[in-house]
Parts: sequence; structure tokens; C-alpha cells
Amino acid sequence: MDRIRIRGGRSLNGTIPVSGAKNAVLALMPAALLADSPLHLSNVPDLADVATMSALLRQLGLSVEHDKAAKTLVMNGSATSNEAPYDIVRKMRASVLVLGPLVARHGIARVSLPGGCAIGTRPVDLHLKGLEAMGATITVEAGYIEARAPEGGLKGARIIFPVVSVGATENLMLAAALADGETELVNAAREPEIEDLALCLMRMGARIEGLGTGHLRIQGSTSLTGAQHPVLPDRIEAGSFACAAAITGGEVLLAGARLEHLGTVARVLREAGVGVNEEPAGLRISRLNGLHGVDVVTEPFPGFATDMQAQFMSLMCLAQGASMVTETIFENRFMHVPELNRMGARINVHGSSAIVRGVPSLSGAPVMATDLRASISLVLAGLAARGETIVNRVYHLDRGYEQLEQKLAAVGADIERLS
Ligand SMILES: CC(=O)N[C@H]1[C@@H](OP(=O)(O)OP(=O)(O)OC[C@H]2O[C@@H](n3ccc(=O)[nH]c3=O)[C@H](O)[C@@H]2O)O[C@H](CO)[C@@H](O)[C@@H]1O
Ligand SMILES: C=C(OP(=O)(O)O)C(=O)O
Repeated sequence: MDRIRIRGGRSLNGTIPVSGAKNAVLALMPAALLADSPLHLSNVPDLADVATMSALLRQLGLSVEHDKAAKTLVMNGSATSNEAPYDIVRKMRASVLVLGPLVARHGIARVSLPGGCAIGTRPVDLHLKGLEAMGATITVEAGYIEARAPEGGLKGARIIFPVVSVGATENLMLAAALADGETELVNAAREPEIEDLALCLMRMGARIEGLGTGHLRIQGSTSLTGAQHPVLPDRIEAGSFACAAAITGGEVLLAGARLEHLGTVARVLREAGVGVNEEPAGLRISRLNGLHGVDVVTEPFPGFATDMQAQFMSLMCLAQGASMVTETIFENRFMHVPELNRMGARINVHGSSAIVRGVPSLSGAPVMATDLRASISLVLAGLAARGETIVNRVYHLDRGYEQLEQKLAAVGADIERLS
């Protein structure tokens, strides 16, 4: 099984290109199920999760062509199957995003119930309640969700989310685009990936108001066409590399990254002593003086992203003073803590908060993590640590970081993949 070896202690300097966003493309691809002509995406990252979603769409009957060199993905055809099988859904929870489009266009969908995962139980009740509000009949049996639209198709509805859910907002936007009448999503997620999905659906002919707000209004159409749409840059990849520059004391230009997408993450990095400056080509990240401990609480966008919590914690391991990192989105997202402690960090977890007491240095060690962002936090710690770090279970990183070793090596990191 592949591993990544890092010899730490080198500062990173130069330019890192930011890829298209994993969490945007995984919501955009299911939109192809709604279209009656090809959907062309550009700036598509080459990630394991994109391959998994491609496999799922092919299984449903679409043709999917991914030109990795050109970073384009063309999806065409109409679903000939309505079933998302367990074998694919268990690999990637975002597979559940085919539910809304399938039931909206074909009137029936069977999708394996995504289980919990390392970071939490992650129910999909809000996706299902929303579809029920649109008239669908939902049954859950033998590990599968079966959703059936009423005679005449899904009906527009007013759906008020009790908690903000990115996935439920996306699934219901996709369904609402082909429903009869207006759907209102209240307390909808405001992540940049939601706006990107809305822009793509609008290019396909959907009418959506309230972009960038927590109140979306979608007028259903009877049909949607294909379109051309560029995937927005990955703000979590950008944030991860910002932490890489900061933890090694270097200066890096994150080409293509956008300040407005980082939300509170940019403010918190600045408070911690990291320079974050927007330039026409992207974001320039530098460590100004020493790092200071800053408290953070994860929240829906524009709050501090849960997907940046582990990376920020690695940074705080080497800050002066203490910081408290509180995770409010997922109940089990501190799997990196014991591994960071093995590298010499001083972190104590108390319920949903972790107290990080800064130490002067970390030391390399063999480590492994059970999810994507925990794994990248160990890479960051390894970049700053004395000696050699071996990160195991690289397949987690391959889900969400395109050409990770190449991008980091190009700015001076001593990092390579061992097979
Ligand atoms: C592919 C993708 O885009 N993944 C992102 C998406 O995941 P995902 O869409 O799964 O996350 P949600 O925003 O839905 O989850 C937020 C919270 O709502 C809860 N919840 C969610 C749905 C539901 O039906 N019922 C319910 O209770 C979840 O357990 C969690 O506590 O947003 C998360 C929160 O920003 C990110 O960490 C993930 O990287
Ligand atoms: C939690 C994440 O992804 P997913 O929702 O696909 O598990 C993530 O990108 O950090």
C-alpha cells in the first residue's frame, strides 16, 4: 500500500496551482442526470472521488469522458438504471447526491443508504424529509432508500432546514430544478460550492434566486439542457496549502485561490500571524513573525470550515500559547489528535473541544489517519517536524488532493510517495 515520506524542516517558497474543488465537482456531476444534452465541466480535478462519481454515473447509464490533461469532464445521456449500489456509495457518501436528480427526472430512485463514516454518523434525514415535502414517498429497506415521485412528478415546496446541511441543500436544489412550481429552501447552506451548483443549474436553464444567501428560490423547469461550466477553485485545498506555507515559515502564492471563499479561515490565519494577501493571480501566504494561538469554532460557511479544522490544529501545535479548537459539525473529527501527539504535540480533547498547547518543535514519526483532512494535517505536521514522517493510508489523501506530492515538492518540500 502506498505511503508518503516527508523529511521535514524545509520552508516552502514559490507558486502552487489550486485545483478545481472536490466538493463542488461532486455536486455538479449529478446535475448531468437532469440534462437532455451533454454537460461539460472544466477545471475538473483528477481525484479518486471524481473517478468514483464517474463510475456511479456510468453505472446509471450515462457516458462520462474525463480528459485528465485538459481537466474536462463531459457527461451525456439519460439514466437507464435508477439504482446507486452499496459498493459505490460505501466508498463515497456524496453518491447520495444522485437521489434528488433521479427521482425528479425518472420518478423513482433506489440509493444505498450511506453509512456513518470515521468523522461521524452523518444521517441523510434532511435530504429525505425535503423530498417528502416535494411529494415523494420514501421507504428505507434492506439498506436502500427508495424514493418515488407522485403522479405528475415532484412538486415545489417550502422546506425549512432545522440545521444547515450542504448535501441536503444540494440534493434538493437538484430535485427542485425539475419539480413543478417553486421550491423555497430556508436556512440553506451558503458554502461557495452551493453557489457554484446554482450557477451551473442556471446555465442549464434553471431559474434560481437568492444565490449566496441562506434563502434559495428555485422555479422548476420541465426540461434542462446541458451547458459548459468551470468548477470553482478548491478553498479547502487552498487553506491546506496556506497552512503548509505558514507551518514551514515560507511564502507561497496559491494561484487561483480566492479570498472570499476562505471566509473566517482567512481572518483566523491572520490573527495567528499569517499574512494572507489577495493578488490578481491568487492569494499570497507568508508567515509574518511567530505564530500565536487562536481559538476557533467550526461553523457553516462563512464560519470556520470543519474541513480546515485538522490542518489549523497542526499549525496551532507550533504556535506560541494555547488555542482551543471546537468542532460543532461532526462528533468524531479529532482522529488526528493522537497521531499529532505522537509527533510531540500537546493536545488534550475535552468533549467537542481540543486544547492545543504550542510546543517549540515536532518530531517525525510513522503516522496514519482515518479520513482525508486528518491525513493532510499529518502531512503538514511532517513538513515542519524534525526528521522523517511516513504517512500511511494515502488513499484518503487521493480522495481530495490532486498531485499532492508534486505540488509540495515543486515549492521545496522533501516529499515522495513510496509504493
Ligand atoms: C462532498 C461534500 O461536499 N462534503 C462536505 C459536506 O458534507 P455533508 O453534505 O455530508 O455535510 P452536511 O453539511 O450535510 O452536514 C452538516 C451537519 O448536518 C448533519 N446532517 C446532515 C444531513 C442530514 O440529513 N441530517 C443531518 O443531521 C450532519 O450530521 C452534520 O452534523 O459538508 C460538510 C460540512 O461543511 C463538509 O465537511 C464536507 O466536506
Ligand atoms: C468530509 C469531507 O468529504 P466527504 O463529505 O466527501 O466525506 C471533506 O472533504 O473533508
